[in-house]
Formats: sequence, C-alpha cells, structure tokens
Amino acid sequence: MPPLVLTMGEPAGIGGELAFAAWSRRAAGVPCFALLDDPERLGALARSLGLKLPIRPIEHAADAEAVWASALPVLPIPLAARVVPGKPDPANAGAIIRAIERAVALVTAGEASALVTNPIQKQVLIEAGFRHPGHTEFLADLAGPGAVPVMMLTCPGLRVVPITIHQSLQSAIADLSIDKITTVARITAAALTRDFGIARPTLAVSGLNPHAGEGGAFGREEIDVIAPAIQRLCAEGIEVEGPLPADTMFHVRARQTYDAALCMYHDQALIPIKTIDFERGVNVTLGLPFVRTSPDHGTALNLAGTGKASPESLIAALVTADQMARTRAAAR
Ligand SMILES: NC(=O)C1=CN([C@@H]2O[C@H](COP(=O)(O)OP(=O)(O)OC[C@H]3O[C@@H](n4cnc5c(N)ncnc54)[C@H](O)[C@@H]3O)[C@@H](O)[C@H]2O)C=CC1
Ligand SMILES: NCC(=O)COP(=O)(O)O
Repeated sequence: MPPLVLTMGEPAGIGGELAFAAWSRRAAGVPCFALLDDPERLGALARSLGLKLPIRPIEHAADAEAVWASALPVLPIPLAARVVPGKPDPANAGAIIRAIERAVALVTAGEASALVTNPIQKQVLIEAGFRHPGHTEFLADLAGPGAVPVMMLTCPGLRVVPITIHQSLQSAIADLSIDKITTVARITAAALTRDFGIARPTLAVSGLNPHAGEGGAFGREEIDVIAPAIQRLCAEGIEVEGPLPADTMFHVRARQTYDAALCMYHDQALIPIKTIDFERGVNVTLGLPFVRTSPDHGTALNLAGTGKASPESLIAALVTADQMARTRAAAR
C-alpha cells in the first residue's frame, strides 16, 4: 500500500505537534504517512517543544516507507512567513492550500492511499481569498464534476451526518429539500456498506423542529420535506426511520438502533458526537473518489506550541483512513 498523506493545516495551530505525536506512536500501529509541510518550521517547532525528533525531507510519497522507522517523512511545502504558534498569518494561506492540492493530486495518482487533513483556520483562509467554506467543499471541487461531498463524523458507537454543512442556520433551513436529503442518505448508505462493511445499514433521520414538528404545530418541514424524503428512500429499499425528535435520538439505547444519524444542520449532528467522544471523533468525507479523513477538532490556537493538545483524534483519523483505503483496495 502507498503511504497516507497528511496536510499541514493551519501551521499556527496544533497540526504540527499532533503529527509529531502520531509519528512517535508508530510502533503502536500508527500507519505510515508523508507530511506535507515546511521542514524548517517543523524543525523549529520540535526544538521549541524540546523534542529530538528527526525530520527527513523526501522527494516522492513512495520514499516515506523507507524513512518511516527512523524519521518523520516530509514532502516540503515552503511557507511564506515565519510561524508564530497561535497567531495565523494570511501570508501562509497559499502554502496551506497548496498542501491540500498536492495531497489530492497524490491520492488521485495512486501515489498515496488516502488523504488526512490537519485543521485549517477557515476564517483566515477565507479572508485571504479562499472560496470554499471548508475542506469538504474544496475537496469536492478538486475531485471534479459529479463529486457530491457528504460529511460524516464517526466515533465508537455513533456516526452522524449533517445534511447541510457550512452555512448559516437560516440558509440551511431554506436549502432543505427532498432531493438533498435523499441524495445524502443514498451516499451515506452506500459508503456504510462499501467502506464500513455494514451490509444493510439503518439510517435514523432527525426532524428539524422541536419534537419533530409536533404534527405541524411547531413547523411543517417534517411533513412537507423530511417525511416524503424518508418515504422515497424506503421505497428504494434503504432502511430509514424518522423524522425523529433530535433531542431524544442520541441517548445510549437510541444510539444502538441505527448505523448513522442524518441531521438537518451542522450543530444538530456535531454537538452529540463532540460531547460523547471529542477525543476519538473522526471526520470522514463520503462521496469523493478518494478516501479523506480528519480529526474532529479544529486548530486549537489556544494550545498551539504547548505540546498539550491530544493527538488521539488525529491518530484515529489516520487509522480510519488506512482501514478504509485497505477495504477499498481489497474490493478492487
Ligand atoms: N477540519 C477542519 O479544518 C476544522 C477546522 N476548524 C477550525 O478551527 C478553528 C477553531 O475552531 P474552534 O471552534 O475553536 O474549535 P477547536 O476544536 O479548535 O477548539 C475547541 C476547544 O477544544 C480544544 N481542543 C481542540 N482540539 C484539541 C485537542 N486535540 N486536544 C485538546 N483540546 C483540544 C481547544 O483548546 C478549545 O478549547 C476555526 O477556524 C474552525 O473553522 C474546526 C473544525 C474542523
Ligand atoms: N466542524 C467540522 C468541520 O468544520 C469540518 O470542516 P472541513 O473538514 O470541511 O474543513
């Protein structure tokens, strides 16, 4: 298998030190990855953390495997400005974006088995002219026409999928449609079978309004949009239940009745998973022609450069990406 590729993310965030921690756990089974980052800034970061961590620039992703046992393999992406932990600099936006583009090129060419992204500081990139609200949408754009990105977060015992992603709550509600819900549900069901080995997945679909609308008394989206989408999916043979009240579909016993919860907007899906298991949450983008995962957390600027951030979610993202890539390779 080719190595994974890991992007730098926001260099003023915690991504670099998490990559160090992940590489340090290689003997415990963290899969081999090539880090797309600036070797000089990584060296400075390691020194400031008091780490004697060998960093080895490599020319090709394929060189990572030979280097892995003795040094952290880095595909160099030079940064424009010196990095100050906790203080993102828009001058580095170009390099952050180039790292993502190079990673997609490598995974598309088969030189990397899957793509794992470190978190970006979205506002800094957007202010620097980045046209996408997040990786999910950018990766779909890079993947080309036909890619419909679906965000799924997973931790032991729970998977959640927001139907609408990075947009205002007002526009998310306006954008809900039967077609959107059915498209996301079909992609989710197919991915649960292909990538997670669930032969006949059960999807639980949330309502939008309190008490799933209380029969129309608290809103009509359940009646006009969500229930018809569920009927269409059931007619296609997909196991779907709902619309369920969002406040009661995440307790322990409820979580055991479905394989993924489809929610109407970002926070409805992400609050339960980040509350239940922030440390082991993994963000997976479905609907792309390649495997992409990331940790569930963001840049944590308040922890950057301290060495105190937990690497567990990044390690879970690396392990999940490796497992998904192996499952797909075995099915070919
Ligand atoms: N995939 C991505 O690129 C993502 C990027 N972000 C971006 O991250 C930036 C900051 O977002 P926030 O909402 O502040 O979320 P955040 O996840 O960066 O931080 C929230 C809280 O969790 C803590 N935290 C985060 N990761 C941690 C770790 N590994 N170990 C220990 N504590 C940790 C932070 O210190 C902070 O107190 C935003 O620009 C956001 O857009 C957020 C989520 C995903
Ligand atoms: N909160 C999850 C999130 O924002 C993930 O964003 P991205 O993976 O699309 O960058």
